[in-house]
Amino acid sequence: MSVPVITIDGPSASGKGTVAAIVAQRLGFHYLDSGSLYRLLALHARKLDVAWDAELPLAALATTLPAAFEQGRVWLDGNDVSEDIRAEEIGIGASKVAALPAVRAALLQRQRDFAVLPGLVTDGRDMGSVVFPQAATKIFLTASADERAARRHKQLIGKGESANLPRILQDIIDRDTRDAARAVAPLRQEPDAFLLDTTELTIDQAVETVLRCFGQSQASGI
Ligand SMILES: Nc1ncnc2c1ncn2[C@@H]1O[C@H](COP(=O)(O)OP(=O)(O)OP(=O)(O)O)[C@@H](O)[C@H]1O
Ligand SMILES: Nc1ccn([C@H]2C[C@H](O)[C@@H](COP(=O)(O)O)O2)c(=O)n1
Repeated sequence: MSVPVITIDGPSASGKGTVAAIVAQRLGFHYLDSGSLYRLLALHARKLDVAWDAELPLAALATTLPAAFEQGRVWLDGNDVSEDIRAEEIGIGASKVAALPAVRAALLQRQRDFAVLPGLVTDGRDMGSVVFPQAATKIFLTASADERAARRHKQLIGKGESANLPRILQDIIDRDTRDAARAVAPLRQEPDAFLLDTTELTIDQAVETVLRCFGQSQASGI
């Protein structure tokens, strides 16, 4: 029996993770935040003093990455690193290691292994294009850069962290540029992905749209 997969790709801070997690919960599906794997690798490399552009050593680390997703937390080598991987600097490192072909190849099967019944909702940059090209429903979720920066700013302030809006906007633009310009699995909307611009939408509206798209694909037997 084939496993239904919903992919939600898009630029940073667009709300992919938030929407994907709620959709997964609503459907009772598994959830994979693929960006967390690249973040874990960047953090792991930092701890081991491996540079973020050292392709082969990074690929070797990726192959044996001691990561686990349990109890709603993210673990590296037995340590809860759920907050550590969210640091803006680690996001930049993740974007750098993710541009290396050998690293992406090393993480490919690990991501595919998350597709088990009753289904999977996953978010990232290449989930619909490379990791799950046969997905039942593909969404390209985006929002204007200004809106994304404002959301990230609000999120950081909400966590009690200091945040500088112009700097956040610049980081977002830089990261999107790097993710879209790379040679392997670049960030882009695939022809068969539904464009969901959430600039003017609430989280609930975005969730309902994804669920509607999935319902339609199931009804049409895709
Ligand atoms: N439609 C929306 N309206 C308002 N805020 C939103 C909306 N969608 C998401 N948010 C908020 O924007 C912030 C960023 O969302 P989220 O972390 O899900 O983005 P992301 O695309 O997964 O980011 P990244 O790629 O950097 O991991 C969160 O605080 C989330 O609650
Ligand atoms: N499928 C993916 C997921 C993530 N990345 C890279 C690019 C991002 O800048 C970085 C962090 O991802 P985030 O947690 O912000 O979604 O990881 C990728 O290349 N492919």
